Amino acid sequence: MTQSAMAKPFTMVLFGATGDLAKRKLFPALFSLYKNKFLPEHFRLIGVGRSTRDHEAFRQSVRESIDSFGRLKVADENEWQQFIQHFYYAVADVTNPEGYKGIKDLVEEYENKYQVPPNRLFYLSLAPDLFATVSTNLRLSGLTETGGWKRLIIEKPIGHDYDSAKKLNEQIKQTFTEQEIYRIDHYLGKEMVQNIEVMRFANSLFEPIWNNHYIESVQITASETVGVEDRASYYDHAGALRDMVQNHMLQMLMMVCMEPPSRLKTEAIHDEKIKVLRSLRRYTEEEAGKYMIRGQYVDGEINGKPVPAYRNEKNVDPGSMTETFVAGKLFVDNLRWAGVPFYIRTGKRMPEKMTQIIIEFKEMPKNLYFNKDNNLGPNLLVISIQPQEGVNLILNAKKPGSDNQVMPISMEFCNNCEQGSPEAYESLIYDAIVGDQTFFTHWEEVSLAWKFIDPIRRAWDENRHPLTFYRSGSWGPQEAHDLLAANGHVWRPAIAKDISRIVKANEVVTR
Ligand SMILES: NC(=O)C1=CN([C@@H]2O[C@H](COP(=O)(O)OP(=O)(O)OC[C@H]3O[C@@H](n4cnc5c(N)ncnc54)[C@H](OP(=O)(O)O)[C@@H]3O)[C@@H](O)[C@H]2O)C=CC1
Ligand SMILES: O=C1O[C@H](COP(=O)(O)O)[C@@H](O)[C@H](O)[C@H]1O
Repeated sequence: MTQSAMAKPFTMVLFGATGDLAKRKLFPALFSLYKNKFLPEHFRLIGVGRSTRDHEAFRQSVRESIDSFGRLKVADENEWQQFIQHFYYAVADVTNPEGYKGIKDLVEEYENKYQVPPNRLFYLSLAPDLFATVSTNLRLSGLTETGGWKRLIIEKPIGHDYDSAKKLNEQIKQTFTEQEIYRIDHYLGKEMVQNIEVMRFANSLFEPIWNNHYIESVQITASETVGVEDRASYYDHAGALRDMVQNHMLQMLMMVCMEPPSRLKTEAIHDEKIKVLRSLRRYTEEEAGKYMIRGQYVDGEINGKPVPAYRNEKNVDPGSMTETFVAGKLFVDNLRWAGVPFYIRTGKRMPEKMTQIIIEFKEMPKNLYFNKDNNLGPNLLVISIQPQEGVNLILNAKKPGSDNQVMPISMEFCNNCEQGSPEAYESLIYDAIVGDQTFFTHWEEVSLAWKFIDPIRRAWDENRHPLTFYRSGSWGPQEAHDLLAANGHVWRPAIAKDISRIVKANEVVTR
């Protein structure tokens, strides 16, 4: 995110402006962008919802959201007034074409008043089953007939399988072109996910060894301590496979595996990411049982507090077979990656909130040197996405004062220790305003991801492979450990506090 691509005047129509995402993420992100001077002098935001409120009440709700959730708080009343004067509200039911008239009036009033170009950004922070209706109604209302640019931001999930995603895409494409559709995967807005590309392609140290000659395995973990919270109506139908793997986990995999793009341009980067998904080995329903593990949390403790089993959570079917945990062993069958297992795992109610990618390098021939105490560990490159952001390189070094005894050391870079980094939504909203699609998901990524997911989903829906259970506060079911043990590997625990946790195999195995 750089101010060099300075934003031009625009109008954002935010559908779902009274909802949870707007409150927790979007308004705080817009305020941070404003404070850091990433927004142009002229812009208007028109919030849309069914709830009745006037402009003032809407502005007050924006203030409350920033006070509660903002990374940057309101410190100066004058600055606040300057910011909030750009915000307006329209009551509309998006399923009713009549409702768009009021929105159009507010958009045109602003464009005429300031004689600004009709650049229009439509953000659908709505339930996905409304996406097609809204994009059609935007066209019918004339809002998308503009002499400036028009762009559409949509949130995940994009469909619930390949067929539904394709149908939705075809409906949206009647109004917006691929270059105008910004599909958000908020993991792509995270600083350290974006940093993977820089780390790989700006360091001569890594690129020559970034392949199956030197890399033993890759692990990608996204663990959460929270349970299903109040989202059961969505989650109990989606499950972790659709909720996290189809999008965020595969996006991180693509960033690790892609070939260097021919240019640092959106299209070239998307091309390389798409090629990764084309090479991703697709499992049959039968093979899903060997390579993919699904789990569901039972009761346990998180941070010393008892928490209920998934099946006892509010609005969850007491006999639910929905997975809250997925682990998988994936393979990218191309020349660079053939034979390297990519282990992924994601789950709710795990001991730590943590997203991390660990590249494990092949070991030296062990018996030759420095292995007297059998404590020579592998070199690891640990990319910490969150909550700590940074990179650790784990090496072996001589224990001071010893006779060639080896100890692990960590070289560390912390990205967010000295100052906080921008929230994912700040980067992504800004990119959409300046028309940079690089960190948004291309349709082909969505479609190939579903083609990988669909057979696994079918196998699980038909209960062809067992649902395993894990205690809340644990690192998932035993089967997820067995998946790696079959190749002589172990899940490497979180870096951070104590480096010895990474290298002591006996501790690792128990996690
Ligand atoms: N919340 C989150 O953390 C995340 C959300 N998302 C995605 O973001 C999107 C929004 O989620 P979220 O904010 O949580 O949802 P909420 O249920 O909190 O909000 C839904 C919003 O949609 C509006 N709405 C619903 N139906 C209509 C209608 N017929 N006409 C006009 N407005 C309508 C509601 O307005 P009103 O109440 O006034 O009727 C409300 O503003 C979804 O696609 C979700 O999957 C993605 C990642 C994280
Ligand atoms: O998209 C989603 O992501 C969140 C986790 O996001 P993070 O940025 O907090 O790691 C997850 O809780 C949610 O179920 C899922 O829909």
